[in-house]
Amino acid sequence: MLAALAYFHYDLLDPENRPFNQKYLREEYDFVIIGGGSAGAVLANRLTEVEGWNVLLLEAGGHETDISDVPLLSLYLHKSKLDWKYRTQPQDSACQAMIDKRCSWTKGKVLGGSSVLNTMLYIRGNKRDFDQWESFGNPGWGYEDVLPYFKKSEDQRNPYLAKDTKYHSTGGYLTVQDAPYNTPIGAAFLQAGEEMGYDILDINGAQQTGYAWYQFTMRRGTRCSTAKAFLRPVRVRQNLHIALFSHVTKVLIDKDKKRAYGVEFFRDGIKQVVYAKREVILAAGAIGSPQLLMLSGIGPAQHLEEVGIDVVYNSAGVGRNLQDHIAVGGIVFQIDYPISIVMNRLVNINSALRYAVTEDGPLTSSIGLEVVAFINTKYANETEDWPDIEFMMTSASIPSDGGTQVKVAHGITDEFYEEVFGHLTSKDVCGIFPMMLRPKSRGFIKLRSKNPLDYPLMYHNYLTHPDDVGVMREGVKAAVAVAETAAMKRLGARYNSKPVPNCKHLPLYTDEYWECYIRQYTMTIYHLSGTAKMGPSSDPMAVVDPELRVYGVEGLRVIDASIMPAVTNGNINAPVIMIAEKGSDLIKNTWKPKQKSRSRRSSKCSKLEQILKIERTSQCQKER
Ligand SMILES: Cc1cc2nc3c(=O)[nH]c(=O)nc-3n(C[C@H](O)[C@H](O)[C@H](O)COP(=O)(O)OP(=O)(O)OC[C@H]3O[C@@H](n4cnc5c(N)ncnc54)[C@H](O)[C@@H]3O)c2cc1C
Repeated sequence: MLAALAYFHYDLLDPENRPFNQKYLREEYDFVIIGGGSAGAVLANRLTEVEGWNVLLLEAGGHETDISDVPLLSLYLHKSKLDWKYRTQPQDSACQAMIDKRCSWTKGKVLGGSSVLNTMLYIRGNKRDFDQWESFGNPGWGYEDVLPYFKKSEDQRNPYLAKDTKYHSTGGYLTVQDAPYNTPIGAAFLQAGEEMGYDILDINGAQQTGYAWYQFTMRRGTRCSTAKAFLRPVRVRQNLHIALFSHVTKVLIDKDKKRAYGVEFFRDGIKQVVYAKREVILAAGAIGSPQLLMLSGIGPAQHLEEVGIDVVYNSAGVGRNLQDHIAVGGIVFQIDYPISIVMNRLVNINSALRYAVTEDGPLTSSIGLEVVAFINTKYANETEDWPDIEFMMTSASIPSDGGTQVKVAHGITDEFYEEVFGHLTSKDVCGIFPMMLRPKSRGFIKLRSKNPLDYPLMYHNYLTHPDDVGVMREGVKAAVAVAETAAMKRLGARYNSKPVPNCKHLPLYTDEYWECYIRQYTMTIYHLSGTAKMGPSSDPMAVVDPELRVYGVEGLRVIDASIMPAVTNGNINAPVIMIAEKGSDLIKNTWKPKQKSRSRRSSKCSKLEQILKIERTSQCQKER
């Protein structure tokens, strides 16, 4: 019978199939999660491990696509229907080479959120980041506390790294693997690192400073978004409802009791309301979560009054403390050999077949990202192993796609592109994006109006703190110097020294030139965070407490990138997943005494899951 079932309902049995979009919703759930992104998908999985808890996940976007699965094509997703297509307000301090001087803040509007559009780099950050969070007055968030949550998600596919059980684990929902495809340029970058005296190491292990091959949240060469990792395996859980194309407009709060009791949202053009018995959880990301808090009356009172919103709780920090990682775009090196990722050479029927049949080849390259380096500029304390620059080292760069996708994704003007990169279009190049790790500048968002469908006003404030200018300038100089190593010279690497418009009046390679340059091609790495920061009650700017409960209103938490008090030292997807893993346990600890849990190691899979073997096999087998 099972064989027949499998045959006729393969889509139901396939644990890698997409989750169901629930048509009819209940009136009330135990928990309502807003946003099915990196954090929301984890929360939905973990909370429905508890038998008897009903969970609704509301997501404004729809499903992933075949294109979003292909690592090499991720730039096609920017400005597509999977992207919110946010743009910052024009400011003089950065993004001067972009159309209207506005930076493009790509953000996922799809189940899986930004983990469907990102470049899948798996970086946990530095031990000191989390110890610092704890030192700000957040007990339970030190490195030793959060390491188990990184490991809980992880399914490490590199057998050598997996052996290091202090830092890695296997069997988690999130597949982490090495790139199936690298070019000889990656090896040259590593040799350059060695030549300059850096260690080659596991940058997610004991030491961060050094060089390494990147690892990716990929599964068999395709994207492993959080929707794929955390939602698909549990798609038949009876206590999980996922509602797609559901745009939340407000959290309903009882003003007298100061308690969240439901959520208002638009679905198919119809306004609907759903109630939450226990908690509403905001996981709408660093723009969506503070926006919804403000629309619901939680935020800086004066600002809410300005836009005509009833103040429920005056929380000065909502939308403030905005942090992002920026890099400098356009640090391109021409090389002499046809070994780089040139799109019109490598995207063809052969590479498509190789991708489909052997799960490797150029299409599995995450837009050429191969090697990572964590280095110190003169502003960092070298003895600390808390580097201040990350090099993202690539076997492709802006002109490698014929001047089509990167230019559009970053919003670079045609004139800037033509003048600086036009002569390199579709030529063999490689690149380094030096990314500043601990910015001191802080941006903010505020509401444009009380219309929930209006995008908020976003102010990046990049490079407004003088220390950031120094670190960024030194980072660019260090990146350009990499091309001078013997390892890179063997490839004929030479920096594209075409001066950029607006900085031509300054002598090339001087500090003044670089300080001008970094304000032109300022490149967001899309690590928006900090806009509903976690902190002790004594901190007037803290929006949530160390258990991620919103100050001033009961039954409401924020669990996503917004809660970071300070952005972590690296790419932030893995830390966001960790936050959601830990956040799920905080919720369970609040309510669990009254509930039976079916958490992975301790209890039973549901009957349906067992029959259909839809849960990850290891899990169900272990439990039977
Ligand atoms: C282009 C790009 C490349 C990146 N590359 C990397 C990388 O290589 N490595 C890395 O570590 N990090 C990377 N990041 C960053 C990382 O992916 C994000 O920081 C992380 O995904 C944020 O998780 P989140 O849960 O906070 O928000 P998201 O994943 O953005 O999830 C928020 C979800 O909430 C939904 N939502 C928002 N508002 C509403 C509403 N009103 N109603 C209903 N739903 C709503 C959104 O549609 C979205 O699905 C990248 C990000 C981008 C955009």
